Amino acid sequence: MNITMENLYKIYNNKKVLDIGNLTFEKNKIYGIVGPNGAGKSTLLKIIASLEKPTEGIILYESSPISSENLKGMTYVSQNPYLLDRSCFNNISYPLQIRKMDNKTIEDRVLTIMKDFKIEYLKEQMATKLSAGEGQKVALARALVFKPELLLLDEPTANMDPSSIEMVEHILLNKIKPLGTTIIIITHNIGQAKRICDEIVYIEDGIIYEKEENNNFFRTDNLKTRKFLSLEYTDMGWKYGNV
Ligand SMILES: Nc1ncnc2c1ncn2[C@@H]1O[C@H](COP(=O)(O)OP(=O)(O)OP(=O)(O)O)[C@@H](O)[C@H]1O
Repeated sequence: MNITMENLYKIYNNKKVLDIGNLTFEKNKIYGIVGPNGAGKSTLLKIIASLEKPTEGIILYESSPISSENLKGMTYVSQNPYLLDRSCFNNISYPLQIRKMDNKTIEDRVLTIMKDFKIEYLKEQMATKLSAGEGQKVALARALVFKPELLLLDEPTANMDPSSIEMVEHILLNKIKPLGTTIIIITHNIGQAKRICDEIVYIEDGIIYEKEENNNFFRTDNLKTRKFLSLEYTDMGWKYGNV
């Protein structure tokens, strides 16, 4: 799903926390959103997810305003995902149940995605009794099981161990992106942005200072982005401070 935003801003308590002139996201790409705490990243994602309204401005999905059809094709996973007080199997099958798929298809798809995320052992466990990392995996599996056209992820691997992070990155790159999905991912893990994103957006004080193709992003001349990344230029070329 292609997304376009024009002259859009959001005010909270008399403060402009997001101010966008022009921003587009295209299908079949993974976008990273990076920037300091309080920069406006989650606000941007919530506006795209239609969970928050902009104070002013335009946001279009495939050139049209939000519709129930657009909403059906998108999914948003928050920093602290809300899971239903049911088994993990039930949580993950929920998006398929509300789309009225038949039981056999539901079971096949849920078991396949649980296998992808290596969480088959959680099938019967109550989703409200999980560790933080397990909860993120179940929430991601629930988001991916219906093959969304637009996938909005707010720090999806923040609580995961290194091999789980690698597994999730593999799933996004090799199983979800090839479906033509637009993936927008907020991350504080700059190495993750470098590994999986086609383009990276740098946001600070609600303003987008940079939206660049991955390699170019790490060769930026923008002083704010460079400071954030702790980029240094050495005789060997660019050195990534915290990548
Ligand atoms: N519902 C709200 N009411 C009032 N202010 C809000 C609300 N949500 C966010 N803000 C403010 O808007 C600004 C942007 O917040 P946002 O959550 O978008 O930042 P962020 O870049 O996602 O930060 P982090 O990296 O810490 O998650 C912050 O100053 C925050 O305090």
